[in-house]
Amino acid sequence: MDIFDYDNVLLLPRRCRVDSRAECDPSVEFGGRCFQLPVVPANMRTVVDEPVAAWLAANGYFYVMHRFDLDSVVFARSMREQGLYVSISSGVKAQDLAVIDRLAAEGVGADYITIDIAHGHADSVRRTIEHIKAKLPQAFVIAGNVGTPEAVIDLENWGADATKVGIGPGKVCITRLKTGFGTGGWQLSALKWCARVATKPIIADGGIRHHGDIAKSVRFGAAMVMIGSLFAGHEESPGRTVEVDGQLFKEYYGSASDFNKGEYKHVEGKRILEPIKGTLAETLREMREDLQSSISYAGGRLLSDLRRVNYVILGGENAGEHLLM
Ligand SMILES: NC(=O)C1=CN([C@@H]2O[C@H](COP(=O)(O)OP(=O)(O)OC[C@H]3O[C@@H](n4cnc5c(N)ncnc54)[C@H](OP(=O)(O)O)[C@@H]3O)[C@@H](O)[C@H]2O)C=CC1
Ligand SMILES: Nc1nc2c(ncn2[C@@H]2O[C@H](COP(=O)(O)O)[C@@H](O)[C@H]2O)c(=O)[nH]1
Repeated sequence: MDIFDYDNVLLLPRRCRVDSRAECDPSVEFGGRCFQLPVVPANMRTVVDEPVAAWLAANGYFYVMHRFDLDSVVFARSMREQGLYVSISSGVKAQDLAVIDRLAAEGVGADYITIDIAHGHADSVRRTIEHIKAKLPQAFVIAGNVGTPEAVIDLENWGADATKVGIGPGKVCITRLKTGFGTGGWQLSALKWCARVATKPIIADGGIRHHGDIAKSVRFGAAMVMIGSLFAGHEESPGRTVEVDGQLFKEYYGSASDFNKGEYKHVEGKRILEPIKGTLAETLREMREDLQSSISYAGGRLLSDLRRVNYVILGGENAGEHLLM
């Protein structure tokens, strides 16, 4: 198996089929809805809050609300009152299953539920999927996080409608240092490995450092790409603003950091400062333009055309050209 990551793969251009990049369409269907881009801000407390979620939903983007110190039922009801779809996160504990029960009993429901735990290849996730499917059968269930084909196969067989791949590639992740496990450093080839067996959509989660990494994720099998650090640090981002030597930053911390947990227990995340970088709308516009360019370099018009391109691995033992034949 080739081992590579975002920073040592490049996609190879194919003959252009458009006269303008405006003809390239980066939209994607996911879970029965069409979204403007195949990207979703990470369900982390310093990346998304209620106003950001509502703005994304109202403007045709996918969002996943986080699940920390939040009443997901109140959140879901408020989105419904605004005529917006509901996309929440769930853990696997008794209190998380009780939230599902309340969503069902109070008739609020949910359109997307992301089961989001550190080691998602677990019986607790199977039980949670089964619980959601029994109580809210219409909900589109995303389960993770995982990093192997065996896990993707199990989650799909347990009823997940999509799986989320990425253990430890995140910018504020310290899982590989603390545990010795994960896909950090080879996330893109882990995605490729998982996508080979997947029969349902995959969300590639973590490790995106440049807009071109979105196209690379799609090339290697992602239907959707979850991004934390590139979405943290915007004017609307919920992280606290911090001034250092006259420059403004926003804090970005891991969901498994002591900053998020409120205690130093099973810590697998850290806190960093992201320079403040304008509005979310500006970044999403630039992502759209860059993805339109990516599609044009792929010789295509649609996002799915990215899947057809060849690629090269730069440097190292796996270096070489990889042709689709
Ligand atoms: N993508 C990634 O690489 C990672 C992401 N995270 C994020 O951090 C947040 C908190 O995650 P998490 O602590 O799982 O969520 P929770 O605190 O909700 O814990 C979920 C449940 O899974 C158990 N659990 C957690 N890790 C393991 C493990 N390695 N083996 C067996 N059981 C486990 C916990 O029990 P107990 O605590 O008693 O073990 C708990 O019962 C989530 O948003 C998650 O996505 C965290 C780490 C890695
Ligand atoms: N190992 C950990 N991973 C975490 C933690 N909090 C979030 N995450 C994951 O990171 C991505 C975002 O990655 P980025 O490279 O785009 O910044 C996020 O979606 C989670 O999967 C954590 O505390 N530890």
